[in-house]
Amino acid sequence: MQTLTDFLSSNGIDADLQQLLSTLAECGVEISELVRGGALAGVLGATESENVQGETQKKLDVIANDLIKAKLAAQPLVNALASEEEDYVVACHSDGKFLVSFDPLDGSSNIDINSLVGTIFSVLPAQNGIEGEAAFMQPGRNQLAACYMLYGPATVLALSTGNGTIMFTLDPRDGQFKLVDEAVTVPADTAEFAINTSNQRFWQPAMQSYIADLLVGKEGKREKNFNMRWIAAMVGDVHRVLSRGGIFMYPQDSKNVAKPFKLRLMYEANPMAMLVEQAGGIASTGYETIMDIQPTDIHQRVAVILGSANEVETCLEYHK
Ligand SMILES: O=P(O)(O)OC[C@H]1O[C@](O)(COP(=O)(O)O)[C@@H](O)[C@@H]1O
Ligand SMILES: [Mg+2]
Ligand SMILES: [Mg+2]
Repeated sequence: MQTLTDFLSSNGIDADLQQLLSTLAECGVEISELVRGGALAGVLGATESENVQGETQKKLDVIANDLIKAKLAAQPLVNALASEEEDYVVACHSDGKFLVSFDPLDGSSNIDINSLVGTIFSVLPAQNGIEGEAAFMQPGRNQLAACYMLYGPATVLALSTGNGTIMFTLDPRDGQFKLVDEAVTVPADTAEFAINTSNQRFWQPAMQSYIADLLVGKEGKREKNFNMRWIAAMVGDVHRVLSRGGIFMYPQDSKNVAKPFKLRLMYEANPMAMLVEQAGGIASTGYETIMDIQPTDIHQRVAVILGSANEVETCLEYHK
């Protein structure tokens, strides 16, 4: 079976990007081991601190962040990094050619219940003469690579370098990621949706009507029944969408007027949008294609509607 390293070297990917992606994969292997250890590895529970977004940091959020930060800082190709758990951009090597944004641990509320969590990476090109946060202010369209590792019953790595979406599984026998799908395809149609319905009363009218029509099923204008899933880890929900199709939504809500959106553009929405688009799906906010958004802040949040092309298009109709 082809390893990640073999795949990267035989598919015309820039040699430096290959090296960076191998470093990201190494991070995934190490975090995967910590996740597997659970309480025995001392990684469960919360810390005393909050991140810049006012969220209590779990121990594993901090451990995963420190591990990735150390590995990336030691990689001369990395110019700077931005993380969910870092208030500011961290400068690394001024002549490095890559900017890396990451969510060290996605699905933090799942850690202590032994449910799905993952790590998400987005790689942008460094910009000559532009430093700090300003360098990261590029639309997702500029991403050189997007990748996540999902720590589930198997550890899985999904990757796109702009030429389709590819899936690997970690082989526990030799610690290598092995190719399992070289052309991930999201079916255009689906009968499965994912949204946190506890926020229903806070959604905007467009999302209210769209979900109401899904719930009426066969008896309503959609004339078919829909199933629902919610993993509470975007990485798990997107993995399901890449595996069998579906529509995943985290729309705008008015629960907390100071925070109308939940998911972060730079290290959640953009990389997932690239992986989904490269597999034939669509990723939008409802009003704008995610990867076309011009960022203004590394921790900026956006609405996310992604997945099976025809179903996302149907949902977007409600937003017109
Ligand atoms: O708490 P909710 O509303 O179920 O939200 C779940 C969403 O929040 C997130 O967990 C946010 O990510 P973090 O765990 O990295 O903060 C997403 O992965 C997930 O889709
Ligand atoms: Mg996250
Ligand atoms: Mg996180």
